[in-house]
Amino acid sequence: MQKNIRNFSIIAHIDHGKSTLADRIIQECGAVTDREMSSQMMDTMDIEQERGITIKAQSVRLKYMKDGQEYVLNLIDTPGHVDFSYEVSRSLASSEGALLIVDSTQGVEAQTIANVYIALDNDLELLPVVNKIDLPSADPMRVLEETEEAIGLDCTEHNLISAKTGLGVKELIDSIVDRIPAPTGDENAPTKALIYDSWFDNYLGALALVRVYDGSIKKGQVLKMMNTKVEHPVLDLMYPHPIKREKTTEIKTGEIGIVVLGLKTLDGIAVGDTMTDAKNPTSEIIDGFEPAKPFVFAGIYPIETDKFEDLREALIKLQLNDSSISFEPESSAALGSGFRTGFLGMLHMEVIKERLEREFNLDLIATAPTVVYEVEKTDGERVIIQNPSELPEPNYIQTIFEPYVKATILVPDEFLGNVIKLLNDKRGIQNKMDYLGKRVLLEYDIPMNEIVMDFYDKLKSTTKGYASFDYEPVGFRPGNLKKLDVRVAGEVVDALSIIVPEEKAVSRGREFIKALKELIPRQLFEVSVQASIGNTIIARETVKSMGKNVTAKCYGGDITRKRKLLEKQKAGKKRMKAIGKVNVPQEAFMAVLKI
Ligand SMILES: Nc1nc2c(ncn2[C@@H]2O[C@H](COP(=O)(O)OP(=O)(O)OP(=O)(O)O)[C@@H](O)[C@H]2O)c(=O)[nH]1
Repeated sequence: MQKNIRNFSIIAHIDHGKSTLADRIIQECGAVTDREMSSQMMDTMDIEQERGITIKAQSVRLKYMKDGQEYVLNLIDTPGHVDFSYEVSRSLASSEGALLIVDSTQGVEAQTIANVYIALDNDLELLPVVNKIDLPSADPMRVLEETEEAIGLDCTEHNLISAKTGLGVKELIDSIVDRIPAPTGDENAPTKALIYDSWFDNYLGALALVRVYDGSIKKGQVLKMMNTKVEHPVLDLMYPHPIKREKTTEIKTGEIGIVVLGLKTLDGIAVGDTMTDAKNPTSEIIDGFEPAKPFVFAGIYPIETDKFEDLREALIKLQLNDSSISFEPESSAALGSGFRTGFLGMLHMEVIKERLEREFNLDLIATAPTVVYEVEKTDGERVIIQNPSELPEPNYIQTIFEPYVKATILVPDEFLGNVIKLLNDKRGIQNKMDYLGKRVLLEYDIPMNEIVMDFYDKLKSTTKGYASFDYEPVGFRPGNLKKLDVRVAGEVVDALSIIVPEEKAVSRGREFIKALKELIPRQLFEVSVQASIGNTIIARETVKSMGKNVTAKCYGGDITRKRKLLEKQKAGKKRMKAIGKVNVPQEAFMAVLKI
């Protein structure tokens, strides 16, 4: 029954315990036996488990008895990392309420605040939950006060829990039933459902995870996707579950479920689209979401040039599961044929590169990531630049526009000076500075390019790890920018070009060249490494020659030793790309991130 359904998400700053709590709630509802309960069940992807992060939002349908009535609880897990905030908004749009988890030993963090904004935009009922109260350093009352102050949320009614020991979790589920509203919606109206996730299953084909707002979806019914206009009969219906999905014949108003359409690609089922009955369609399209836009672009190249087609196939397969990646072929004079690939952020890029290498057995070179620039040319034409080497010649450029983000940072006041210095260094513009007890909440506008570089690492190290950070894009602004080229042994290496602010060009060029000098291994001859803007050389270093052959060390004697040494050398070469006569290692292409 609709009045007994509760759809909710869990939102929190990274590591405050979302996944642990999700597992505990699933266990408390008896949806898995103890034996099935592997630790962290909601994090299913390999890389998620290894890195302890949640990437793809998962959902699970649970049953719960309270006061003699059966309730259906639909729990929608959300990712915790800033790169994936897009998935957070998708999850939240399908819920009526959210548990706002705050770690009782840490307090409110930047992402807690950012996620609360998204939840409030979606009119969600927020339940304040203070976690990790089993720890000796827990200070739940201070954390509740801070939550009230930072967010303006009334925390009189709250739950204190330990997701680890299970303390307070049953009471929390009771609060979910009591405080989160049941979904509204007309069960007699024409079918209206929102696709909030879709992915590709090797056996079942394209799957859509939907939230039904009006009417229902039945097996055999012919559905129509209102934006893509694709029509298809429903082959099967299932309720989501991390290990055993349950089949059903109908997904009713207010429920969530998985629709099996048997389509061979995901093209027709776009996330954010409205599903309706093909014969008796609804008149309104649900306000969908903006499609996930890649913000960071990098060139990805196979080390062995004959692996280009394999890389293309691998990217096509990954895209089936992650529609936020984009790619198109590009060629680089230095690296050969590869793909310009778009990602949501740096972590996303690392994860995808790792999956390509691991799941598809490819050896890849990735160029330094860059943001997208918009260039207004002198003839008035506007072009989008995803690769610095594509920047038009200076005399054709009227203005370069670069993307900015609104950054939210929370930092203990003792580190405030360091953080402000870092933000100024990164061309940040202050919008807001508020004291929150002994901590300071900062809001800055910063060019996104500065964030893509190692901003997060620098922020962490300058605050001993105490600062937290979140960001959202706020559009393009004009910048005084120049293209900086790198020449190795006299040749411009297109894959190493970067776009830099003019006032920092010389200092960054010098640092970049210094870093490259350390990374390019000695060759049999001397190699010059230079940075230039246009035709002006602004920095120069020399990689000295190696002088002698490595095998010379073997005194001509032991042949097995000699072979071993050569093999070792070969393995070392794996991650190198020959540019002209010079072997350049993967690290060199990332060196720019460290300057
Ligand atoms: N002592 C204690 N540790 C907890 C509790 N809840 C979670 N943890 C630990 O805190 C760490 C982070 O927990 P996760 O559940 O992975 O955090 P998360 O918020 O899901 O992190 P992401 O999925 O990466 O966003 C893990 O080491 C958990 O074991 C708790 O109640 N008490």
